[in-house]
Amino acid sequence: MQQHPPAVEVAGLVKRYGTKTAVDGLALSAAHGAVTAVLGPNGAGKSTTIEICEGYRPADAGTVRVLGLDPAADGAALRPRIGVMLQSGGVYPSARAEEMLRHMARLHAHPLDVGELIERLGLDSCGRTPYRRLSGGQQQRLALAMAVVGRPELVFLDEPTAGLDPQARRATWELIRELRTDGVSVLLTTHHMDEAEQLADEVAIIDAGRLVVRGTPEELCRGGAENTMRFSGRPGLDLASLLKALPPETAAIELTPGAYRVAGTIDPELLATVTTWCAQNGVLPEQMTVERRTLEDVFLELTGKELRS
Ligand SMILES: Nc1ncnc2c1ncn2[C@@H]1O[C@H](COP(=O)(O)OP(=O)(O)OP(=O)(O)O)[C@@H](O)[C@H]1O
Repeated sequence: MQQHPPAVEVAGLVKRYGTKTAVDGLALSAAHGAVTAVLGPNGAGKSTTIEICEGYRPADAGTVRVLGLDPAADGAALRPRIGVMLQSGGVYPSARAEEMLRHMARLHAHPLDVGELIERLGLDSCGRTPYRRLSGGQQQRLALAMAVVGRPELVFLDEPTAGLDPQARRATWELIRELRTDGVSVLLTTHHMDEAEQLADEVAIIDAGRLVVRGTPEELCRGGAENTMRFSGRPGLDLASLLKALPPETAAIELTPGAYRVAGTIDPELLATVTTWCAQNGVLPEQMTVERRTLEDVFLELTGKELRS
């Protein structure tokens, strides 16, 4: 199989606004043909990084390669190959939604079907509406449509579902998945953990302008930390005896009378040990659940901060 170079590769990226260092030596890469999600709290430097990759902002230091090109120097060569989701700026307020999209489609050799895209993103009712009269969610969906209509090789999506209702959010997810199936590389930013878990092949968590950790959602949720298992049974079980049967790093507590939590590496073997112990002690464990660590937990552990949900 042919190995493609990364769609985006950033190393040692620095961007300052006056005395504020927004991006502080960031390393980031987005694999070819994959969806990469950049997660981080407000002010982490996500938009700044994306805008530098798009060629809209100069960097103060570091190297940036987008489809092998330098966005600061090779903008003209790069622009037809990438899709960018613009937030309000860059559009004509009085132009009609469909007109804008058709215009954008004409600029590309092999655009997507405009009518179909409009329908998919639920924009059919507002195709003749001037941009400035669209609702926030409609503007957002139009911006997404504008980014993808030219069938770019790489799409940058800065918070593509911010402010969308659940239906529009799902339609957007669906579209992003299809882009990936078509071999398009996608670099998106999000505050939404579920969005990253649903869509991303790889997640890069950034905070204060630096990379905190990267990996597949699966790797990050599994890595190092503990899972939790809960069950309920009769109150006052002898947990000391349960713990004797379990691996040394495991913890077990009775949260409220009859509600138990076991924390540690919850694997099938541990589950079997707990149920065997229950059987030996005449306990029928009810509502037994195993909870996986979420990206939210990973983020909190690594940065001590909560992401805005
Ligand atoms: N044009 C600017 N002038 C001055 N400071 C800026 C400018 N743009 C961004 N900043 C600051 O740089 C830091 C990073 O901002 P950036 O918008 O890149 O973060 P972000 O991760 O995208 O945040 P959010 O999730 O809130 O959009 C923030 O502290 C922000 O206030």
